[in-house]
Amino acid sequence: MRRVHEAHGKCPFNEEGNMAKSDRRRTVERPKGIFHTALLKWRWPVPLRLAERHASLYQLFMWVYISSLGCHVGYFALLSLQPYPQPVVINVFGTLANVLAIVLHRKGFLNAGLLMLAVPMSIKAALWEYQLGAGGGFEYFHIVAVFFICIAPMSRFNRLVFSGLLLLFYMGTQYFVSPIYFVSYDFMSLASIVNLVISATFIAVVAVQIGWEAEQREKRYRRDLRHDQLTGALSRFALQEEGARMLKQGGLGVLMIDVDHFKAINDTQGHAIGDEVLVELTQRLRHHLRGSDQLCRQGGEEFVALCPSHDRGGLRHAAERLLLSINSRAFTLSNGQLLRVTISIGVAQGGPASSAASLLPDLLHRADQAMYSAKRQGRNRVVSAWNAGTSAVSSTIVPSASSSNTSESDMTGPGASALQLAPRNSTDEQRSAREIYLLKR
Ligand SMILES: Nc1nc2c(ncn2[C@@H]2O[C@H](COP(=O)(O)OP(=O)(O)OP(=O)(O)O)[C@@H](O)[C@H]2O)c(=O)[nH]1
Repeated sequence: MRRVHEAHGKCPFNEEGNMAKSDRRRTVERPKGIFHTALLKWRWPVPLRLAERHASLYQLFMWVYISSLGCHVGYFALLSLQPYPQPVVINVFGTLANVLAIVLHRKGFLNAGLLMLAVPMSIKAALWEYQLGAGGGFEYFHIVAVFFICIAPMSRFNRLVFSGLLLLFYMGTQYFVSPIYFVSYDFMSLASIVNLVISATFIAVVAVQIGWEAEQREKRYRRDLRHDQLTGALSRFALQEEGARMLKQGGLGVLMIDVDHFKAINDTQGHAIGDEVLVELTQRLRHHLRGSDQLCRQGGEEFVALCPSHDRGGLRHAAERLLLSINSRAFTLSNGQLLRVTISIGVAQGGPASSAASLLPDLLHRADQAMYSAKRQGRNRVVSAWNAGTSAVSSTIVPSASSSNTSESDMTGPGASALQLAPRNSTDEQRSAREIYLLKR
């Protein structure tokens, strides 16, 4: 917008704040001029962005490549039966260029690949006409296919000009026919049929391959969508899917887990260490969940454990077990320090429900309220909100840490919530990260 404004030296907006129609037209990204397009360094003929955007076009290119390879190979096989060496040599080069084009295409050099396909094809078609006096039908088919894909993103005018050039090329090759070698009509007919079969077989093979690749890609996308990249826990998207599925099957316990004073870890240790803590936290939580439970990362330092269960007592114990798994043993950081981390957990339970549309958000909301209640009460504890429609706290548990480590058990409890940092093997130098956190504020 600014560019238009500067270029025309006047404000493109009228008094009502609307842009004049002519200016609106100017702001639309227009394809560059024809000479710019034609002379575009190695990138000519510019289909890169188009192919990147559209996977289907990418596949279309691949089809053209493979069918043209079939065409090369087919002619090579047939012409080698003839006594003329030149067409055979041309085909060998054509085949090699085509293989190189496929390799380039698969490596992501789409334009270079296309160029490697189209240029030898055009040369071959022209020589075909010149030497054999036979219409290079297959070559033209591929040239035209590549050509039309390439000019698709251009303006209407440019498309017209380039189509005209292609027509001139074709007419030129027809006009300058002066056959050197003579191939019988029967032979060329047979050659065409064999070529068609070979090309069709190549296309069929590639179609299967492309289908398989698309399936794998789809699986990869889905896996990425369902998993958090940092921790490997299920994503927020998967949380909805899994929650709905579990609720249909029976009762569901929702444990909302939030790391206490996580910001202080980031602020004092850096984000990389914060990430490390999240990863180890996930591993510990997973280790202490049952096989049928699912751990999801809701966002930031907030996790949700979905536990299929009707048993409220059991859920409370599960939450307590998770709490202890985190606060009873310090985290060993990559910078050599030991870090005490605590979490707060809110628990809710409900279901089964045929439709999870309303119950799941309600369970998540109640668990969230309970978790915030745990935060308000001093953190490092479990709070449950069993009754629907209320965020009333029905029970609070503050577990004690493992008695085997006295320095660690000192840290737990309501008075010593949040984090504690300690240099390795030094209990004297222990320092509460919460203190650091409070100082920083
Ligand atoms: N390292 C790291 N930090 C994150 C990530 N996602 C969110 N955070 C940080 O997590 C911190 C969350 O801070 P707060 O929401 O204030 O929560 P808190 O410090 O844990 O405080 P309480 O929850 O009240 O105990 C913010 O500083 C975020 O920048 C992440 O993927 N990696």
